[in-house]
Amino acid sequence: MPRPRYFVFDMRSPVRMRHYQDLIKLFLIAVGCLRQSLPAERETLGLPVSPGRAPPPRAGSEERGRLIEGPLVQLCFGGDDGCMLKRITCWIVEAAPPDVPLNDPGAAAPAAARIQKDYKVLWRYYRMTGNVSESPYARPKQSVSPYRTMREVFAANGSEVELDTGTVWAKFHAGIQPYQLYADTRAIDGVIKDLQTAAIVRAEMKDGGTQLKLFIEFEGEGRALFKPLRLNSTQEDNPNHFYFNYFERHYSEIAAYHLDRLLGFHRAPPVAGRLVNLITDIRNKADDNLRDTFYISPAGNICLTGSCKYYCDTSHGLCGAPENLPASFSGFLPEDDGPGLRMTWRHPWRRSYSRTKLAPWEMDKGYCDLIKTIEPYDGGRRMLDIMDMAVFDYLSNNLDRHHYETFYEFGNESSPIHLDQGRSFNKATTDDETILTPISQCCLIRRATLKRLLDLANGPQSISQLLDSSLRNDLLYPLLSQPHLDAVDRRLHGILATLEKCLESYSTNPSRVIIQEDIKAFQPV
Ligand SMILES: Nc1ncnc2c1ncn2[C@@H]1O[C@H](COP(=O)(O)OP(=O)(O)OP(=O)(O)O)[C@@H](O)[C@H]1O
Ligand SMILES: [Mn+2]
Repeated sequence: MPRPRYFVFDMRSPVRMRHYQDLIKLFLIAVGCLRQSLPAERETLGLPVSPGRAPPPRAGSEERGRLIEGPLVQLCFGGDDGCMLKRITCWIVEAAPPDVPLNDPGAAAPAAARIQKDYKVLWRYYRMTGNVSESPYARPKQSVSPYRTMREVFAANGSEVELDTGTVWAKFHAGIQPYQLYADTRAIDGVIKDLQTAAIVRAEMKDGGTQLKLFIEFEGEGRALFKPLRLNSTQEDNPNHFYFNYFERHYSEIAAYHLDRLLGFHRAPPVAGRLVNLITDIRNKADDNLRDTFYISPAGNICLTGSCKYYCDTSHGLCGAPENLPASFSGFLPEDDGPGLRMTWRHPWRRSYSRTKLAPWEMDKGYCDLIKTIEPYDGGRRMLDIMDMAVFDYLSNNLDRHHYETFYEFGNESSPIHLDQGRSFNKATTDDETILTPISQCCLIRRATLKRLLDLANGPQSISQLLDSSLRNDLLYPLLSQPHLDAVDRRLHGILATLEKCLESYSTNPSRVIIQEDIKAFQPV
């Protein structure tokens, strides 16, 4: 059977591309400007947005404003290279009252109005895609895993006994599903409690990776990956460091777990913060290799270096005050040497991890077309999960998504596990648009994800307020500084703006962008 084609156009062909652009250009100008003259109709198109909370100014929004000085039609027919941008503003301009100076970067009110209008446009597309049977993703699924939960995987492998102990850990592991690690947050509250309070009985250095992390065993069944405080959230990484030199941060792992949960992905394992006593919790439970790296600093504090590739020396010593050090504990997934075996995949949009080289996606605008021909990105859910991951990573400014893992037994119709967020929330003041490249190149988003983003953007509380409330449950609260929280609000608007651009490009076929999967949510186990 031939593979379905995703595009009717070959985006890499300059001749067809130009033709296509001209057609779209004319269409959008007509539509954009027509819509301007129909205020009553416009009013009925959008779903309600909450005016109570002003969205934050978005980087670059003032540029948009500047572009629409002068008669719109003239600008769009100007034929210059900037016409594309100007055309996009056709969609935005109607939200701005004519007497408000759009080119004033300090004007918060018009910026808010513009952004709220963005949502209205998105909402309209969202409502138009109620039936997306023509979508390439609507074809019958291949390689569907027969398992609904990890319990069934274990049972099929004759190992159910491991999951029948009734502990919080067994419940967590048994309830893991192909698309999420937990269906109901209550299923992991017990695990969080254990991570916060259970006695540590063993600590050793974990192999692999670049920076120090410890493998921790708790009394009972629990196991966790420990990342220590290196920097707190007010300390930015050295601007001369590349992303691959950034310090792993304990609070980043914790905040990213809460963010993943808030977004409704449920693909990050539970992570909790905890103040450890370096002597009683770690050194006294350490193997020889780890114990040998402990020392007392000149200031009289208990420190360790550990041994690893980056930052495991006395100039980067991990020191308690005098013995206590905050750290993150990521609750372990089932053992990966049995039914919990995981596959590791190279992320298609991974960075080059080089000072000089560009990654393929940075050189080829049609890179997504190529990826769409490769399994498992050629159908099914994986590509949409990559878009979800871009949403998650952009909000948290995580540039370090080099690989991802899935459970082998769940097959390709399963979601990536959001593991390793240690380098997220590294900078509060900058947003890295390149993290959104999967979305901007592919112009794809899962409908449920878009709905969640819109709900968060329009809801009575901002995403940052919700994230902050969620983080209050952590023993180390507060974890994120206000600029980091503000950045999440700002970035949410950045994602919606990127999606709106996509929708403009596919304005005649929004269901090419917003993909509805007909997957029934599993019941909590
Ligand atoms: N909660 C968890 N349960 C099971 N395994 C885990 C968990 N967290 C991390 N791991 C495993 O440990 C590995 C290393 O963890 P992590 O990626 O966070 O460390 P890292 O030092 O940042 O690695 P790298 O330097 O390669 O990015 C992961 O790839 C994963 O296989
Ligand atoms: Mn890492």
